[in-house]
Amino acid sequence: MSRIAVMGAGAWGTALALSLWRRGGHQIALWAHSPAVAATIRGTGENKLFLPGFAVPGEITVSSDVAEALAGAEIILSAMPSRHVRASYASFAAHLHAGQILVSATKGIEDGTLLRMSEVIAQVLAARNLSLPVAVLSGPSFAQELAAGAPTAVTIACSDTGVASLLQQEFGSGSLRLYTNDDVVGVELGGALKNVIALAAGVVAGLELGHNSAAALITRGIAETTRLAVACGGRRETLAGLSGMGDLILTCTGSLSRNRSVGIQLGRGATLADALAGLNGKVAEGVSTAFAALGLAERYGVEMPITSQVVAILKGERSPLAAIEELMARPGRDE
Ligand SMILES: NC(=O)c1ccc[n+]([C@@H]2O[C@H](COP(=O)([O-])OP(=O)(O)OC[C@H]3O[C@@H](n4cnc5c(N)ncnc54)[C@H](O)[C@@H]3O)[C@@H](O)[C@H]2O)c1
Ligand SMILES: O=P(O)(O)OC[C@H](O)CO
Repeated sequence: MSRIAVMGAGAWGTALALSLWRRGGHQIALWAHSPAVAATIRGTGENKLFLPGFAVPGEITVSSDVAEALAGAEIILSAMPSRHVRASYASFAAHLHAGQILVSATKGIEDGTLLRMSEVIAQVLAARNLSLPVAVLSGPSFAQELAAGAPTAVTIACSDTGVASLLQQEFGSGSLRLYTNDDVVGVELGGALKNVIALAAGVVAGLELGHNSAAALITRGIAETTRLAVACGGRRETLAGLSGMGDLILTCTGSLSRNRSVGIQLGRGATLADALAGLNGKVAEGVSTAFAALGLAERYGVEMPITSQVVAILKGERSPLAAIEELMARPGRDE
């Protein structure tokens, strides 16, 4: 029996907590940043704001108190939006100790520093003389479908292969299958960068450009995200896996994707502010990741035409249609 603290009670943290609880054999604590969200889950047995329609059983202890959530935890699985990871781990650090395993399920790249989430976490811990293994969980996984128990497969990445194998066993169940990988860079960047391409796929859908355009975007999207991930030290084959092509296909085609839905609104002519307002507080990581990805692309001298056009649209510098026209007018090249 392991005690697992799931830190972050948005849609994804809540779905992961439910999946681990259903698996059995663990004590699960769920931490919400917001006391109001924690109180609602405890009071109604449901995360009405972020994952409505799924009962959260009383056996999952829910709290907004960090010390309470982390008490006795052997595995700490975090799932908050990327912009909150640094501050969240700064508040967790005093309650962490050697022997624990950290797992990041956040998909994003930090603004400004251009660090991956596992790097942000390691940096926060290092400032406090702490060094714990940090694994990454990523792959094609809509929270609502995992919460419903639909068969889902993801990657669990850690440079320590023993830790990845342990997590594969501790998290795996009849509805959640995990594949291990030691390429943390590739897995983490695959999960973050697909959100940018999903915004572009939404734009194509919002403009009603059809299936040819969508397929072209997914295929050329994996080409440019792979170029960047490889330049950053990831492996090409990782980007062909669940946390690369797998998540790209899901997010570019799935109607549950928040990133794709923001892109659809932009394609239909909405402003970014209006498109984001439609999410009612839910996160579309691709918006900030697009800028960070372009920063990394400039650092490593990697060409990312789709990401560049997404940034131009997000800045309001180019209309969605003009962005697609620019992509089509690029000089011919080999595949
Ligand atoms: N929802 C999914 O289907 C899914 C699946 C896989 C990965 N993810 C990833 O998980 C991460 C979390 O996404 P989500 O869907 O659970 O979020 P969400 O859209 O449900 O929103 C969470 C909300 O809680 C707030 N919040 C959460 N933690 C906070 C903190 N520590 N400090 C301040 N505010 C906080 C956020 O501002 C936001 O309003 C993202 O990186 C996302 O890409 C999501
Ligand atoms: O709803 P999205 O666009 O944030 O995507 C959710 C997950 O990352 C899909 O794997």
